[in-house]
Amino acid sequence: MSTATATQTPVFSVSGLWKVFGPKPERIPADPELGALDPADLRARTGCTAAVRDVSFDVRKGEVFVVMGLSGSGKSTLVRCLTRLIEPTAGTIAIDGEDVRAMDKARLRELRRHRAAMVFQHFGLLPHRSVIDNVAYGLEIQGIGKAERRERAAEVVDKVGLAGMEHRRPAQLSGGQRQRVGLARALAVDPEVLLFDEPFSALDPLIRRDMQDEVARLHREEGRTMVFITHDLTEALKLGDRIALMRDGKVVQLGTPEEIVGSPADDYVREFVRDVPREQVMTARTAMRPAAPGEAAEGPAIAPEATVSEAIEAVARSGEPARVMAEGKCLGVVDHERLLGVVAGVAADTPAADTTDAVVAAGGRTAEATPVPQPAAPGKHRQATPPAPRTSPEDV
Ligand SMILES: Nc1ncnc2c1ncn2[C@@H]1O[C@H](COP(=O)(O)OP(=O)(O)OP(=O)(O)O)[C@@H](O)[C@H]1O
Repeated sequence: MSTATATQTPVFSVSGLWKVFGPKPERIPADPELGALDPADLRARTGCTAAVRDVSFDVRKGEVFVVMGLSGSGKSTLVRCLTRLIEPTAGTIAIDGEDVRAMDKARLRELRRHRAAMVFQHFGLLPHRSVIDNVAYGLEIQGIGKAERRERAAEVVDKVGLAGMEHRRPAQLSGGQRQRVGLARALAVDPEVLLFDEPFSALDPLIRRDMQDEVARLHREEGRTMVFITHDLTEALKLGDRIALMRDGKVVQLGTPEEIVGSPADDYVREFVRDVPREQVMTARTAMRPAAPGEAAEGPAIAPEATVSEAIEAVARSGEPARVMAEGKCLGVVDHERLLGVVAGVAADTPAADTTDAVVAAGGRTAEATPVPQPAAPGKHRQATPPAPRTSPEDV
């Protein structure tokens, strides 16, 4: 997903957020000993479930921020806390610097209606209304006149690919089309942030892919900030500029898809991403090594954001290392050893001249391999040891 529109400016700022369900929930975040208990012990000792445990992050303007994790890891609770659809137990939440926990009812309503609209898994459409009236509904609540809301609704109906279906009822639509109506309804109010709660999990795989492409396209075209909940890793990697991976209420890693796949923070994350085709996520910027004398002047040129898969194609076609170019400058080169190393999960950080020897000497694997040097990325976690190779060299 393109980060071209993302900035460092936070829209949401979350710090030390807790949501505990059960009796006297405030005592859990207030007591470090209780707060440190694992979920089973906490339940046994207190009868409480900590659905969100001491979570801190920013959602940056223009990014797609994905909250991913298995069922029960706390994704929905976390995202519902952002607009206080669920009341947090402790911590701070701000939107554009404004304290969400201090908002009164009217301000909260305005937050949910205008600033952070939610697209739900069960679309919540009004069955007796046409597509266009369902889409216009949010505008109606805002008190916008009929002519204007019809006009704005028609624009977004068109934008989500439903032109020609304006007058159908929800029952006359497929699941994917209904989800588009739900999306159009959220878009119609032109919110600063769109919050998606597993919007596509009920759709069949092909329609789901269509809808993912739709969201990616909308994001590309509009650069709207999005928070997207999913339990599907492929969806997270496809859509996310950054991903917060949750387990038992905690964020175990927050990073770009490439950081999560290339530098898993712990064994849990490593296991989670084990089967990801690394060549489709990792980029030339990560795979490159410094150019040896003379290399910067020749060979095919690729962008730093090119995937390793694309780089492999360039190297295979030309038979020589590819130059990683940005603004006319050669940042480094990728050769077949580097690229194979990424695919195998054994990328080395040895300097240009030693790289080939190191990889070849180890039969395609560098036993003491460490991650390749990368430009500093905010919030990046480095792995202590590299992930186990996904395939043997013979398989590659
Ligand atoms: N109202 C509630 N009362 C008690 N426990 C709750 C409540 N809502 C959620 N939980 C618990 O909080 C934890 C996190 O739930 P949550 O729904 O946020 O997870 P999730 O990651 O969104 O799961 P899913 O993918 O299945 O929707 C779970 O253990 C759940 O059982």
